[in-house]
Amino acid sequence: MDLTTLYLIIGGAVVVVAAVVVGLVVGTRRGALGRGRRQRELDRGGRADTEAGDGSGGPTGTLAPERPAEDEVVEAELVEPTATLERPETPESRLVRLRRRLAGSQNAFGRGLLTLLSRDRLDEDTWEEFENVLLSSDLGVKPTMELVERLRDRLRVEGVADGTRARAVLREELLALVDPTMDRTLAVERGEQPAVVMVVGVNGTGKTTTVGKLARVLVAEDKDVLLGAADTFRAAAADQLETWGGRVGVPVVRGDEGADPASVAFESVRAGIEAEVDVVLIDTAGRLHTKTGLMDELGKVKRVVERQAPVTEVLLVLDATTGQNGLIQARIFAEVVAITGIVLTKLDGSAKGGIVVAVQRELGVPVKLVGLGEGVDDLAPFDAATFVDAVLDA
Ligand SMILES: Nc1nc2c(ncn2[C@@H]2O[C@H](COP(=O)(O)OP(=O)(O)OP(=O)(O)O)[C@@H](O)[C@H]2O)c(=O)[nH]1
Repeated sequence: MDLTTLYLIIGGAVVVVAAVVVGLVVGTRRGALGRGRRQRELDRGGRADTEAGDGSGGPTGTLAPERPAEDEVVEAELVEPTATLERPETPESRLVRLRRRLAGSQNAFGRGLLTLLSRDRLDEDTWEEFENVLLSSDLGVKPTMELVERLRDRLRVEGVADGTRARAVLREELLALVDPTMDRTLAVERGEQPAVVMVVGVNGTGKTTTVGKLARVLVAEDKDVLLGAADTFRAAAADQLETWGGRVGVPVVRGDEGADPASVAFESVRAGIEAEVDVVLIDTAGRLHTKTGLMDELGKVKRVVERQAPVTEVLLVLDATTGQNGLIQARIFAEVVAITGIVLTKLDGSAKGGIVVAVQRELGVPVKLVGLGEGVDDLAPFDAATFVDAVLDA
């Protein structure tokens, strides 16, 4: 054997060994995520061997065909939860508790309306007072006028109401305004690929908290979830999301502070596809709705994500205590991304439940979730009848 042949053999052996080592490292990384899912299936008494879909135990999702060319590609980091420390409250018991809290915060509004309607004489002054109570609840001028007109007509035709009758008529009319026919289901069902939910909104409205709480809701429904920390402006936001990931027992993909949010969102969805999770929840950076550049960037995040999987839900988080300002935010966000649902946070600290109607009218999309406190399980699906009953539960 001459020297050249010997070098060729040694070189070939080095390449083979390197390929095996790289394969093992990648396999271990993917395996770590997959094991989290299998372990949860086992914890729930499910069969781990059926989860791969094709029966092979391997991933069936399509890997990204391309990377985001228009972006600076960052190496996003996948943070696995170390342990599931808490088990989320079940949807049933959460709802009971939240109903009570909602009733507490909206009582003044409902009681005011009922007291006025139950007066012996419903004169012009009383109707004016009635309008003022509605307007101060952030219902908005047009819905207020509509409601007053409907009530005046009905009470004229059906006679002045006693307490019970007034409550029934008011309930019907408020319910019609809140619109029980709107479809409020969250689009979080996995298709060929994971469902992708983007959470957007102005700083401090409660986006990160909502992503964490929603992850808990989904985990309680036995879904596999992955969180993407595309809020790269504040390192603390990614830390906050990582803490939620640890609590709920779901992995988090995060980038460095200042990294391109679109790249982190892209990497999150890619990791979600690889791990075959059901839902990828993407937390985006809070931005001033007045800053055009930042708003444009939000559109880019969505476009880049959609190269791999459709965004099934874009949730706009609005702080219920900000009134008209919230409506202005809603309008501007809706110009940049197609909003599919609204999350109204901090309804616990506000007696202004009318904002539900106002914002739905503004955007033509339903309120899907409401935040009713800072606690980990203080997020509830919005239900029109429950809401109206809570308002009138005086
Ligand atoms: N009372 C109450 N507080 C809430 C609710 N949702 C969120 N918060 C609080 O609002 C504050 C802001 O929440 P974050 O989730 O950090 O808000 P964010 O929109 O992600 O903020 P940025 O990261 O700055 O964009 C926190 O103190 C939350 O605990 C709610 O439904 N009720």
